[in-house]
Amino acid sequence: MLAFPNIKINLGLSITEKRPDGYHNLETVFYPVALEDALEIRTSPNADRKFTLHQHGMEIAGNPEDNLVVKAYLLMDKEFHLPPVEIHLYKHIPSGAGLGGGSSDAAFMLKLLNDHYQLGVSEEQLEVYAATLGADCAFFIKNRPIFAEGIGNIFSPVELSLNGYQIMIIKPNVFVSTREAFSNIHPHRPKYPVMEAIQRPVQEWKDTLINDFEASVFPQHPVIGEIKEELYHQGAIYASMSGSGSSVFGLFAPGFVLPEINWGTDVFCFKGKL
Ligand SMILES: C[C@](O)(CO)[C@H](O)COP(=O)(O)OP(=O)(O)OC[C@H]1O[C@@H](n2ccc(N)nc2=O)[C@H](O)[C@@H]1O
Ligand SMILES: Nc1ncnc2c1ncn2[C@@H]1O[C@H](COP(=O)(O)OP(=O)(O)OP(=O)(O)O)[C@@H](O)[C@H]1O
Repeated sequence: MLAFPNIKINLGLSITEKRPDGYHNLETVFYPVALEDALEIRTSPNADRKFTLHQHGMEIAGNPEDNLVVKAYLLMDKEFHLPPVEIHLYKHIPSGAGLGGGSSDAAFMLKLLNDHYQLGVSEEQLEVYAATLGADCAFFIKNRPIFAEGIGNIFSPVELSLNGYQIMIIKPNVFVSTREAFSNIHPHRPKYPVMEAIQRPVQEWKDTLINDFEASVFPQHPVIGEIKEELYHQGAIYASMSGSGSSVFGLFAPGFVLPEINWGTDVFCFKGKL
C-alpha cells in the first residue's frame, strides 16, 4: 500500500510562551502543499525482524531506528501487534527545512497502517498518537488548512482558501536546528494575532503575518533573508520563512508567470499550485 506524505507551510508563526515542559506554545496556520515523499508498506510474514527500511532519494541523517516512519510503526505495533513489514521511503522533501517532512512521513505511516490492517482507529486517536512522535505530526492526520495552538496540536477551523495561488519554495543549503531556533526565541504576544491577520486579504499579509523565527534566524543565516527579499522582488504577494527554516516560500497570484531564477547550486527549488 502506497501513500504520498506532503509538506506544510506555516502562514504566520507566533511563539507566545515557554512551557514548564520546555516546549513552547505557538499560534500558526498550517497549510498543506503538494510537495511529496512516497511511502510504501508491504507485509512480510516470514521476515525474521519486525521491519526493514529501504530508503531512496535524498539521504537522511541517522539510523533506521531513528526514522520517524519506523517510530510510527513501532508505536502502532505496540498497540496492535502488527505483522512484520518492508518499508520503502522515497525522500523528496528536504530535511531541516521547516516543511515538516519527517512529521508528515510519520503521520502518513500511522494512516497507512490503520487503513492497510483495518485497525479502526479514529482520526482523533491518530492525532493523539501522532502528537507523541513530533509537535508538527498531528496536523498531517487531517491534512487540511487549520489554525493551531498549544505545541501545534490544538486545532480550530479556519476559513481560508488559497486555491489557484502559485507557490515557490526555496531552501538554501543551510541547516537550522528546530531545537536551537526555539532556544533563541523570546516568546511574546503578537501585535497582530495570526487568526486575525489571516482573515485579511493576502495583499496585506506582508505587514501583519509574521514568523517570529525570522528575527533570530535571518541574522545568523543572511542568505535566508535574502531569498525572502528576492521573492518579493520577483513579484510574490507574500513571502515568509516556513517553520524554523531554512526554507522560504513565496505566494504568487493565479496566472502570474513564475520567474526563472538562478539560485545557484545546492539550492532546492519547488514550484507548484495551491
Ligand atoms: C517550528 C514548527 O515547525 C512550526 O510548525 C514546529 O513547531 C516544530 O515542530 P517539530 O519539528 O515537530 O518539533 P519536535 O520534533 O517535536 O521538537 C523539536 C524540538 O523543538 C522544540 N520545540 C518544538 C515544538 C514546540 N512547540 N516547542 C518547542 O520548544 C523542542 O526543543 C523540541 O525538542
Ligand atoms: N522520515 C524522515 N524524514 C526526514 N527526516 C527525518 C525522518 N525521520 C527522522 N528524521 C530526522 O528529523 C530531522 C528533521 O527532519 P524534518 O524533515 O522533519 O525537518 P524539518 O523540515 O525541520 O521539520 P519541522 O518543520 O518539523 O521542523 C532530520 O534531521 C532527520 O534526522
